[in-house]
Amino acid sequence: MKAPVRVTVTGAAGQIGYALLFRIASGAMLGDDQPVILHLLDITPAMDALEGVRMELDDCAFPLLAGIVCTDDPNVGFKDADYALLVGARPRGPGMERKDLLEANAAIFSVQGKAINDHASRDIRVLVVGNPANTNALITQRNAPDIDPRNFTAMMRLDHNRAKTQIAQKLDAPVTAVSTMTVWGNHSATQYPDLHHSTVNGKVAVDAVEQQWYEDEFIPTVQQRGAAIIKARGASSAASAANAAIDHMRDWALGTPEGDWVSMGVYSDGSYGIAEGLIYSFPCRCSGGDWSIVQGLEINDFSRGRMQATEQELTEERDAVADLLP
Ligand SMILES: NC(=O)C1=CN([C@@H]2O[C@H](COP(=O)(O)OP(=O)(O)OC[C@H]3O[C@@H](n4cnc5c(N)ncnc54)[C@H](O)[C@@H]3O)[C@@H](O)[C@H]2O)C=CC1
Ligand SMILES: O=C([O-])CC(=O)C(=O)O
Repeated sequence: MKAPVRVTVTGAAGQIGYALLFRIASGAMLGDDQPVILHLLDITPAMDALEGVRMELDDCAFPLLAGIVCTDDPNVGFKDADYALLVGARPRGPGMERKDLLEANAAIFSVQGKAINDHASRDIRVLVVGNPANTNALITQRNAPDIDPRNFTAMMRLDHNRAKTQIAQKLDAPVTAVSTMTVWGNHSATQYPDLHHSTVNGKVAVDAVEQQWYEDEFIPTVQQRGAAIIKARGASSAASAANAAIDHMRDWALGTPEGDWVSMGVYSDGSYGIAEGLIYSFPCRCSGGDWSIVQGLEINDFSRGRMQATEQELTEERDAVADLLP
């Protein structure tokens, strides 16, 4: 049996937390040979609810769960953390865009970035889920200057999974027939789900559908899926978001399947002309606990325009939080 690793989850008393923790403790994220010590961080008024979550985790008698730390102190929450899932943040309600949360949530991530810098493992792998996820990941990264910027990522996997299901259902194919999906840019309504490089049963997806369906149905459906869930459920996606977080971390830690890739919000190195230093979603392959951006995809004018629009939004979000970026 491997030595236990420490996994910090913020917002652990919230709705995504409730759908996430039991799967991490079961081994779904890091494998069924990897014991975990959970560090559960939330705010002081949530400590009673968090204690209830701890009791339920205990009651599962998970063989891989080697310990639980519940705290409202980020310095304790991130102490020696090997993995962190930053979920704790306000969710949006009907009629809001995710960037409307920037003011309410940004400060959380500067505090947590500093705590990560001061207390976490130097190899910590961080996934930011709390919205607006890409810019919150940027704030976290910039407040943790002693840690490699490549260790900070934002969650685009829910968008990636949504795009896979939409094209699979359109072509009456199983999701397992869909490979090499790409969602570019920001986890927002400007994201660009791109069917030019994805295949369904080996056929290029964009060639298998009408251009009008691609532009007028597929792209907006994926872009607006979060809002559609809020309208239907009266609360934002939780179980699907938790599932995407598990998928993201598992692939990052254990590798993407041979011949496939995934969408991850990662530190831009200037690939595809995207401004360096933004946390932008690219197609990524993972191996040996590291990610790399898939290179050499041909980008046509249609795609280029959309990739630049979502980049532009990320630069505006970055500029809006300039005071939190050391
Ligand atoms: N990137 C993505 O694809 C997705 C992101 N989200 C975002 O995830 C976030 C969480 O969503 P839910 O779990 O539904 O919300 P929730 O309101 O149910 O839970 C949030 C939890 O975070 C806690 N929290 C607030 N400030 C904190 C702080 N400073 N430190 C630690 N914990 C803190 C709250 O007390 C609460 O327990 C929201 O911002 C939501 O918009 C949701 C779905 C998908
Ligand atoms: O839409 C929201 O506010 C929650 C979210 O990020 C998603 O479901 O993609």
